[in-house]
Amino acid sequence: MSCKHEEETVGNGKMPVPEDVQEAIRTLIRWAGDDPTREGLTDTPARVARAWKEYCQGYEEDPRVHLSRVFHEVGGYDEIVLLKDIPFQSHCEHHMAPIIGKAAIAYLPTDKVVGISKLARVLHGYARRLQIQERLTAEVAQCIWEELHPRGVAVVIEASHACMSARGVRTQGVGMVTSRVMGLFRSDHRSREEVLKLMGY
Ligand SMILES: Nc1nc2c(ncn2[C@@H]2O[C@H](COP(=O)(O)OP(=O)(O)OP(=O)(O)O)[C@@H](O)[C@H]2O)c(=O)[nH]1
Ligand SMILES: [Zn+2]
Repeated sequence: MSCKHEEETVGNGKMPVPEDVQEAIRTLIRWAGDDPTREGLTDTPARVARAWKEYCQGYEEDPRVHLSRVFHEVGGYDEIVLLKDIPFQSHCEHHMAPIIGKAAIAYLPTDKVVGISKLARVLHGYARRLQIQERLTAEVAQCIWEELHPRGVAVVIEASHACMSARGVRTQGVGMVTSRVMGLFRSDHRSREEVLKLMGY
């Protein structure tokens, strides 16, 4: 016979959580003012720990691998490839609070393109870490630049930070916009304007 508690913690295929990690979360619950031994909270440390493993799954991967499969048969296509309104979630490294937003990722191919889903995979690979938005933006752009050797890369991220809305200054509805443009999108004004216009900026 198994009780709810056992189902949540052992033998059900869920990732085991080391005791010291659970204890750290119990300490935080105590410090927040609650009792980690009360019934509703007994499984919470393991759940929170697993949730954080999931939020931070990016540490388990090298996002560059997503760009290793390229297509050379592009029929002479050498114009902008843009993926926009890609929703993502991250966590800020200052408060470990959610960063929720969308990204637009564009590149100007040379002789090869990647499957479009791969650009979103690269974004998530860097987003699922403790981040600041500026670094996230730069890392996504740099990854595409180094792996695809395109003529240009542009990444624009617009996101809201729960550390600003749910705590601290408690200001809702603020969007932070960051961009990183490289290659032709940086050196050529018309290319830059074209890509930003396609992105809706
Ligand atoms: N530049 C940047 N700042 C961020 C990001 N995420 C959170 N922050 C800010 O990081 C700053 C940390 O400032 P601190 O003064 O050390 O922390 P704090 O006392 O909690 O600051 P408040 O949020 O103003 O209460 C805050 O201003 C946050 O708004 C991000 O992605 N980029
Ligand atoms: Zn924060």
